[in-house]
Amino acid sequence: MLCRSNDELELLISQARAFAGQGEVAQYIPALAVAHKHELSVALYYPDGKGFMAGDTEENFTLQSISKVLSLALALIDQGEECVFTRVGKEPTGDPFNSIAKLETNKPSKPLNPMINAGALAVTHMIKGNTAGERFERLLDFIRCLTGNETITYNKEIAKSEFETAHLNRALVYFMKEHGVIDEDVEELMDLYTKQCAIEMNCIDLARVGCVLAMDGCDPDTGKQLLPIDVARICKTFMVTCGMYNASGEFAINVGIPAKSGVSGGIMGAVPKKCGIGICGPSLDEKGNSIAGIKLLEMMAKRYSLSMF
Ligand SMILES: NC(=O)CC[C@H](N)C(=O)O
Repeated sequence: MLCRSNDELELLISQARAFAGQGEVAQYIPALAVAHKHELSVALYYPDGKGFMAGDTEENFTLQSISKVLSLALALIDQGEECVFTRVGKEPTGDPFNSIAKLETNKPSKPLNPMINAGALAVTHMIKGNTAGERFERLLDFIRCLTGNETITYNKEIAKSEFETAHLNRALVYFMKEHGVIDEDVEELMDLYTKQCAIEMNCIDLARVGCVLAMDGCDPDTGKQLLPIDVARICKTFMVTCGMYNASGEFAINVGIPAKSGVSGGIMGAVPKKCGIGICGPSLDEKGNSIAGIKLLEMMAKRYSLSMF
């Protein structure tokens, strides 16, 4: 049985919202620290183009790490699978998303997967364009196409706030530049990456992107193939193995949906052949995942039998 009622979702939201108090909003990007802890929104998008939603659905939030799935899709389209995986690996790390540890121990030195910060920076490096500005516009256009929303843009204040404080990400880029994974100007790549992370949308837009992935790259409204099937497959596989950072194993057991989270509290779910899910709840657990968002997904997975396993 699938959910076809806003009221049912509203009920689940009210139960999940209670868990928000147990977490904290992200502090390390100053502009994210002002988010409201108890906000929670959810949307479902079905392959027949219908959507359902509940909670604070009007609120926009930045994609943060969720953008890593979309930059990966574009880099795969731009460069092809073989080329992309010469610079980034396919294995989960078991470490926090911003860890530098395995960059040094992995030989040859390349980030272990595209869902950790180091891997995502290497992926963004591979997006094609003559200038950093052109590469960002291409990514934005691609995301507008996946959401079906021409007004999607990025939050300048949040991008600037991260750009000014991203010391650890800069360290990752310098390390990778030293080892030949990246060969562009560090500040240019940081500018592009922080803008990418600050791309904003609401939970309905996000659910629609999840639905495109769930439907193997097919647009739920027009039937048009927006992504090659293999690209959608690779993205969903990484969402299962590394999408919830170093909590991906537990999440696969408790929820069983390909999903990607971000430190803004967003989570995108892609339930194969069934629906896309967009969630935002800024209160995070210690691994950086939305605490109420995960509870909500656990409840939904049980109630609607969404686990793919
Ligand atoms: N986990 C995340 O959402 C991290 C994204 C954030 N912009 C960073 O690079 O630190």
